[in-house]
Amino acid sequence: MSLRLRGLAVGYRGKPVLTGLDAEARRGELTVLLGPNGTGKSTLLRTLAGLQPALGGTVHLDGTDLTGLPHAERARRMAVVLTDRVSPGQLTVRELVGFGRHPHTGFSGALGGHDHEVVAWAIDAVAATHLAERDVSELSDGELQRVLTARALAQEPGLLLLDEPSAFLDAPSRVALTGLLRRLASERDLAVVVSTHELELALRVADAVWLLDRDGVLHTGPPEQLALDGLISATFDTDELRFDRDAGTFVLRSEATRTCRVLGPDAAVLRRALTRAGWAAAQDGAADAEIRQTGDGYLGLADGTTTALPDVSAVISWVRTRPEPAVRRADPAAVAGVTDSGEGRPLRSLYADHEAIAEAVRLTGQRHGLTAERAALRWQTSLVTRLWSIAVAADGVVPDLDLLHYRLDDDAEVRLSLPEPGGWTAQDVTPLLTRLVAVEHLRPLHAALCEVVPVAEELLWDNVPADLTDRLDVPGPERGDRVGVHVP
Ligand SMILES: Nc1ncnc2c1ncn2[C@@H]1O[C@H](COP(=O)(O)OP(=O)(O)OP(=O)(O)O)[C@@H](O)[C@H]1O
Repeated sequence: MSLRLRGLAVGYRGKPVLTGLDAEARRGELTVLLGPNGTGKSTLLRTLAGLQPALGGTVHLDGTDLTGLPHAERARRMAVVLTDRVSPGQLTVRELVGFGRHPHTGFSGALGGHDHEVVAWAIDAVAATHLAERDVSELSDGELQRVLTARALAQEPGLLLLDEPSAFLDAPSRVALTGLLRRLASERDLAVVVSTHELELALRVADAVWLLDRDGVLHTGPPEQLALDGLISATFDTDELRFDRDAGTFVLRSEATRTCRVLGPDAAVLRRALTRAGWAAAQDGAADAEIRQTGDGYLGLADGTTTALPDVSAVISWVRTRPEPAVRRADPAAVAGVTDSGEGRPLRSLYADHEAIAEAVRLTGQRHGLTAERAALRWQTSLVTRLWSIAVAADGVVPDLDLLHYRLDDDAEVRLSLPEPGGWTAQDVTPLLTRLVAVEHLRPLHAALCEVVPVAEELLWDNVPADLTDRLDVPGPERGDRVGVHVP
């Protein structure tokens, strides 16, 4: 059972606006009529409602040809709610909804017991019972829209047609009205056809879509099918907006030249801010920058530097002010895993923990029978060698050394881990490598060691693995100078 259009032509004074329309709207389903301005949605609905003659073709409701039906008979089978503002005069809501019973009340127009029950049901169905005795002229646009829908329901039609019913409603009322129509369709076994410009909402809730494209061709099907076929994009995309098929929403087009990877639960929301700021969201592979969500905010990673960003405003101004990066975020898949330990604290916090360092050195001395100075050198070698092996594990990629975590085991060995794989890539990673190792780690580590045990900093620098020392020496003449490391 359904509404069926075959070869329908609609228009004005013999001049067609749309021709050759074939479509079906099933009972129990919400069918949404979509199309750009001026394509003929109202003309089609008015023709289906019998308010203007069809120029050709047929319209059948449950097998009966509507075009041949007298007006009163048609009104018993279908109801229509148009956008035109009504001026109902001095009527209560109950009286206005009662008008919907007229196709059923015969000549007198007097409502019987059953009619009053239907009117009460219709008012209740649109959640307007509290408005029943109010003057219609005092209603808000949203309330009036619901009451007009109730009047249409009171007709007890098999087909309900609505032309842009949400045009005057705020966002929550639009959602509520659309939900109501969908529920009515399925609970009352109605065929509901509704035109709207609320594309995203319509595509979410419609059982079926009639889509009028810019050439006046009517496409029909489930919303997902039309989206997959590219018809939503083809009809509605503009220079500024495009339909994102996967998300089912319209998104701003951007002339993005840079890419940013966003990680964490807020990613989808933050990506919108990025698009607005002219960035494209990166999924896999290398990216120009990266934003990560942390327990208390975000981290911005760009150009070899990690910046704490406390809130979304900070993230937005950070992305807006990024210069062209020399160093890019590496493809996470290209970063060698670091899993000495499953958990731990940030490695950089170890350098402030003088007690832990003193204890580690003491244990190392005890285990190997060394003086405090030699124990400090041995412990340092072990840590720095591990750090360096992590740093150079993957060709052309430097892991996030500043985000390493550590655990200090009973044997005084520092076990390292990188909780989330990430790193940097560049044409030449050497400057970054030496900066991250020397500035982020060696310098604070050596300073801390000198504080807690009797060892000369010079000795510590001499004790750094040879291939790291070579890199530190290249290209500067003085070890560490090029990377801002003060060597005593
Ligand atoms: N009374 C009329 N006489 C002649 N042409 C009309 C009349 N009403 C509308 N049209 C024309 O018919 C075409 C379709 O108009 P219609 O109002 O059906 O489009 P629509 O898809 O409902 O537009 P919108 O989304 O802007 O409401 C338009 O070119 C319009 O100018």
